[in-house]
Amino acid sequence: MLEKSFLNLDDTIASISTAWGEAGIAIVRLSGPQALDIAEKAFRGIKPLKDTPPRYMRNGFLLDERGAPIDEVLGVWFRSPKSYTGEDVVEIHCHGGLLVASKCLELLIAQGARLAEPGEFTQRAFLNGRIDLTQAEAVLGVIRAKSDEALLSAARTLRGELSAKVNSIYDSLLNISATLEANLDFPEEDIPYLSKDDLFQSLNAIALNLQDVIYRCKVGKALRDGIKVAIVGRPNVGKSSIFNALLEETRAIVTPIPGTTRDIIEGSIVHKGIPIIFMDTAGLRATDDLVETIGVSMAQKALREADLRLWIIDGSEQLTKEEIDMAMELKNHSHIVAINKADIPQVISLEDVRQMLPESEIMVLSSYDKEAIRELKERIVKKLFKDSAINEGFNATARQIETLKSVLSCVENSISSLVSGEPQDLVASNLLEARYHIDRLLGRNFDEDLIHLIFSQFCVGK
Ligand SMILES: Nc1nc2c(c(=O)[nH]1)N(C=O)[C@@H](CNc1ccc(C(=O)N[C@@H](CCC(=O)O)C(=O)O)cc1)CN2
Ligand SMILES: Nc1nc2c(ncn2[C@@H]2O[C@H](COP(=O)(O)OP(=O)(O)OP(=O)(O)O)[C@@H](O)[C@H]2O)c(=O)[nH]1
Ligand SMILES: [Mg+2]
Repeated sequence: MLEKSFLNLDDTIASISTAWGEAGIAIVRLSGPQALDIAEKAFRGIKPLKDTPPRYMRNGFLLDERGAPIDEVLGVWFRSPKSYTGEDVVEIHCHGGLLVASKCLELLIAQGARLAEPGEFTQRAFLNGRIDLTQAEAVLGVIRAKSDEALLSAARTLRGELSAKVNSIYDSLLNISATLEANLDFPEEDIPYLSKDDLFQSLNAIALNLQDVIYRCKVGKALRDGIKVAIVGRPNVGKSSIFNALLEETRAIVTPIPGTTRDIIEGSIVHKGIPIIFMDTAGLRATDDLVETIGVSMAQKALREADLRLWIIDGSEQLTKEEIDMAMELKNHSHIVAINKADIPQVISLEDVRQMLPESEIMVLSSYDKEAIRELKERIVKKLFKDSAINEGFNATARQIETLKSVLSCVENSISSLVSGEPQDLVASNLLEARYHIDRLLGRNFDEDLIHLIFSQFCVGK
């Protein structure tokens, strides 16, 4: 059964908000209507907290259930609504020992606080309207950021830049809808009239704006979760050698025997703030070997599911028929071609490959050439992101990107209804649906299960 108590804001919740382990300080936090009363029973300073101004650090002692002081601590309280959660909040900053922090929490629970669920403080900030859902999710982005760029993108979203963009799109949609409805309801009256051309211009501008936001969300997602690059090609062309060179360590076995790699081997690096997860795969060929056959089908799966494919061919040997088929398949997916083994006499040139794949990005290299490998990393990132974009990301999850795409498709549908001369109420109903998706994105309408799902990914105490 799903625990639904989390939507109840009457409880006062408590948890240790710092990491579990020995440290200089640990913070135990309380939020809710009883926060001050409960804390008062376990804290003794020169003055009680209630007689201490909010946000003022008061020195005192933590008292156990018998009134014996067990630690010297600092206590501070925040008066609702000026706090992280929007409720009364008390923080006790005790020494960062495992025992003392747990004791402090236990004492507060004994005095009537309830143990907070993961993410419940942030959830309350959301439920109390202090932050919207994109900001709440950005908190997790800040906590999990693994690079400066990822951190900046999460912080930008936490500050509300994505919310502001989306809210302004919402307002534009609402304005258009209002005028449309007025036109529909009172066609004869003297109300601001929206010509078909004006309408088309406005909707187009909104669609462009949305595309930009979606792109920036994708960048932010890549900054946080990384991009998957599958290294594929026929056996013995040097996939594992290039994989090792990209990672700058010997992770995969390299031998002159075709069919060396069977399992998928993953390894990641961070380039320009973007985590790149490389997947070395089994050489693609038809084989009777059972293990290799399984490896080949795993390689094909990786090829389909990756964000980018790195197709390796051996420049010192003729292309096989399978490779020519492969080239045709790659046309449908984003990819980079690397002609390997440039250090030995070549039988395939860049032009030969270009004839087959005129649109593709092609590089001639040797897995031993460090400079070329650096260039390859650069091209991988460039292939997926405009240079400027990396500094403009928004923290977003796959679900948020899907929601934004739904908004976009509603706007696009409204444009095509308009262009094909369908009745204006069709345009209006598409715009209404677009606004519905924005409401979901910002958490202005939500179901409890979704909220539970989102916040349960947070750490305890956040
Ligand atoms: N000790 C401590 N550090 C922390 C937090 C915390 O709760 N406690 N935070 C969270 O976990 C983050 C900071 N986030 C916060 C966001 C808003 C408010 C706040 O009180 N806002 C009020 C008052 C603003 C003012 O007057 O300065 C407001 O916006 O109304 C507090 C913390 C990170 N560091
Ligand atoms: N001359 C030369 N040989 C290379 C280069 N890169 C790899 N090789 C050699 O090519 C052979 C195959 O290399 P691997 O990296 O194991 O090839 P692979 O594509 O992973 O092969 P499978 O795992 O069997 O699919 C090895 O003998 C490597 O030393 C290169 O740039 N130049
Ligand atoms: Mg290999």
